[in-house]
Amino acid sequence: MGFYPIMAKLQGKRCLVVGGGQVAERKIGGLLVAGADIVVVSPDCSHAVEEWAKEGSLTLFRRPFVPEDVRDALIVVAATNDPAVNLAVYQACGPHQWVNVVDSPDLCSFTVPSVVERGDLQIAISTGGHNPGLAKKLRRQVETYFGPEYAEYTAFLGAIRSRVLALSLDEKRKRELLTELLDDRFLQWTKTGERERRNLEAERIIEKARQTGT
Ligand SMILES: C[C@@]1(CC(=O)O)C2=NC(=C\c3[nH]c(c(CCC(=O)O)c3CC(=O)O)Cc3[nH]c(c(CC(=O)O)c3CCC(=O)O)/C=C3\N/C(=C\2)[C@@H](CCC(=O)O)[C@]3(C)CC(=O)O)/[C@H]1CCC(=O)O
Ligand SMILES: NC(=O)c1ccc[n+]([C@@H]2O[C@H](COP(=O)([O-])OP(=O)(O)OC[C@H]3O[C@@H](n4cnc5c(N)ncnc54)[C@H](O)[C@@H]3O)[C@@H](O)[C@H]2O)c1
Repeated sequence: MGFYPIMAKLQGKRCLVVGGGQVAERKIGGLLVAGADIVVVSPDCSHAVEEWAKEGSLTLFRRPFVPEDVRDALIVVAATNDPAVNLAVYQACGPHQWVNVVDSPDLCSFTVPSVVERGDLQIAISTGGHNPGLAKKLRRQVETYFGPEYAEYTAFLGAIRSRVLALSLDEKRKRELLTELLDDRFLQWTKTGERERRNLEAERIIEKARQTGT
């Protein structure tokens, strides 16, 4: 059976991570990007987890897991190095909680993909659990193709798209404009730092369409 890929809004949503080692740290990293309300339960934890707790980015309980910990959590990640504890975390969850058990793909109601992050542009890669190492390798390859400029480029295209959608033009013409604005020269100008040139050209295209009404 395949997976259904979604981009979940987790801002302010309670997410419990059991365990504070290297794997937990990686899962927490993604939850932090999403602005989740993170609670970590673990007797020991990595330096990064410790720092996040200190700066108030998450709540850390330095003790072993107890089943009551899952209460109120929308998402639960079982990331300890003890399979029996991970199983106990899974068993404590109700049917409406989303559970990730890092050593048991069969118990996961969701898995975590490898993610290329370029600002609001996220490219997620899953192998359906077949080989996470492949997901990581592909992420690195994709990262070389989609460089850091894609963060600004995505933000630019977002702002431009809002402008186009607000124009009093028919839908077909708006689609044509959006396609025109996806031309590679706007990406190139972002890459080379020629922002003014890029913005002026986008303005010219939008203004022309606005004035002619077509
Ligand atoms: C993508 C990534 C996201 C993340 O974790 O953030 C992720 N694993 C990553 C790396 C990685 N994981 C492992 C290795 C060592 C090499 C190897 O074993 O292959 C490496 C490579 C490394 O660390 O270098 C070991 C491993 N992983 C799982 C098991 C259990 C099993 O398969 O039975 C075991 C054996 C554990 C053991 O030994 O007991 C299970 C899962 N790992 C997943 C995700 C989900 C499926 C994703 C997919 O569909 O591909 C799934 C099902 C559940 C989940 O964790 O959500 C992240 C790369 C991030 C990046 O860098 O881009
Ligand atoms: N899914 C993945 O991506 C992936 C990748 C590599 C390994 N793994 C699996 O993940 C497991 C964890 O790997 P790691 O490198 O993070 O291990 P680790 O040894 O760095 O960390 C284990 C953590 O579990 C915590 N822990 C132990 N008992 C606990 C308890 N009763 N309650 C709460 N916390 C408890 C420890 O305090 C520690 O912080 C591995 O054993 C392996 O099976 C999964």
